[in-house]
Amino acid sequence: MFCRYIVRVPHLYRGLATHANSVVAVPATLHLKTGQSFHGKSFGAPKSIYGETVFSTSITSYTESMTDPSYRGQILVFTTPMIGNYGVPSNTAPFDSQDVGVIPESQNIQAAAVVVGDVAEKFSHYTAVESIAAWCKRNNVPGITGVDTRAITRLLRDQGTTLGRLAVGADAALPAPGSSEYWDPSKENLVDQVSTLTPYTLNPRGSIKIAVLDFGAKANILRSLVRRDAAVTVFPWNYDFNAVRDEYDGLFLTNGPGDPGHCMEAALKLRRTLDEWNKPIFGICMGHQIIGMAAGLDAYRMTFGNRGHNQPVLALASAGSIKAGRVYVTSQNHQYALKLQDPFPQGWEPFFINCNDSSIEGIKSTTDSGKKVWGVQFHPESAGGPLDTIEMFTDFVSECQAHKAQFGYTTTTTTKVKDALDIPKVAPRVAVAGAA
Ligand SMILES: NC(=O)CC[C@H](N)C(=O)O
Repeated sequence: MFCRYIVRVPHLYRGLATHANSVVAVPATLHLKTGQSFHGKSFGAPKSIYGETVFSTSITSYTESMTDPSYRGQILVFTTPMIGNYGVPSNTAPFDSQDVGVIPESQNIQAAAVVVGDVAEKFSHYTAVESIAAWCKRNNVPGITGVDTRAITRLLRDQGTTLGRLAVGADAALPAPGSSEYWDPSKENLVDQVSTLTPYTLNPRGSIKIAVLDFGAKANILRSLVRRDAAVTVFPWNYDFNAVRDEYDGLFLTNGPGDPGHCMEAALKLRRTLDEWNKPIFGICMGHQIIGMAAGLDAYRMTFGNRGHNQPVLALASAGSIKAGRVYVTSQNHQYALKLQDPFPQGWEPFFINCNDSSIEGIKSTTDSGKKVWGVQFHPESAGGPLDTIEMFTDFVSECQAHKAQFGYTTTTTTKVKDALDIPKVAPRVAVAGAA
């Protein structure tokens, strides 16, 4: 009777099967460059890796976090004690040019490694096809479980994001590496590793045309534009949008991993766009930092950044669906931020600040500047996070539509972009960097 039941409920059956197949524990050790070591058990790929150790306070959506290209090169510590109980869904959605072809945020796991208090061997969800351990193994990403993630988080909060090494198997018993051996992902241009190589278009028959500069786009950002009937053309991060800008109704700059200082080239190109082009521009996270740098603000590295789905931000100005004086709960993943300066560059004003640490959470062009430009440090598209600010996408698309209705196109240039159907991916192109 019970057997018949589990055969009819495949996700339950899979969970039980995973549990039954549990293997003998392989040791793993997380070393921090600052000298602390944490011993636990390995799950996922049996390999050792270097990375930057960060913590996230998200309670749900480990699949979305782990596939977020902005986590590239990072050893991701979950503060939520139990991770994996709802398993992992299949990652391919039907690719029909109306959607981006993946269910999580990109095709593969982007984090270098994951650190969990208690990884769930049993999982249950109607969309689950495998356990987090099996998924990590298939993606060649190591994990450690059975460590005190609260102690690790308190250390990272006090000393800041710290370089680390996850040592697995025989490596776990070796002494910690010397401090010069740690690999520092922030020294690399990680954006260049995750951005698309060639332009492609989604929803080519959409009612307005939006160009996207891809610094490591999360799938749900592109989906949020397509679902509002935009034709979306995605360009490599360092593409000179000025060469094709007359063909578009709006420009969008995505999230992306690492130090925005590596993308100064994009900020300089954008400065020209801001000087010479008056259509709406919207940027998220890395995109917001690029807009800020183009406007003349500096970016700095925060102590431990903001990562999680419970970051409160206060709106300082009203625009579209956003009302000054309201607090919105947001999803975030960043280590860098724009510096608050007084006065702000002419034509710009702060849009949001973080209620916990007063860091800048958004900037916008002033009403009298004649421009419609916004950047937000948080993620309004929030797959896996709160939907408080999702209507910012509607605001942006509506502004593009209004601009098109008023001014139409002034096409003076042409470009050939590949149709989306030829490029079924929003994908990273190389294996996770920093593998030992
Ligand atoms: N999610 C992002 O776009 C992150 C932006 C930038 N890489 C940072 O860490 O601050």
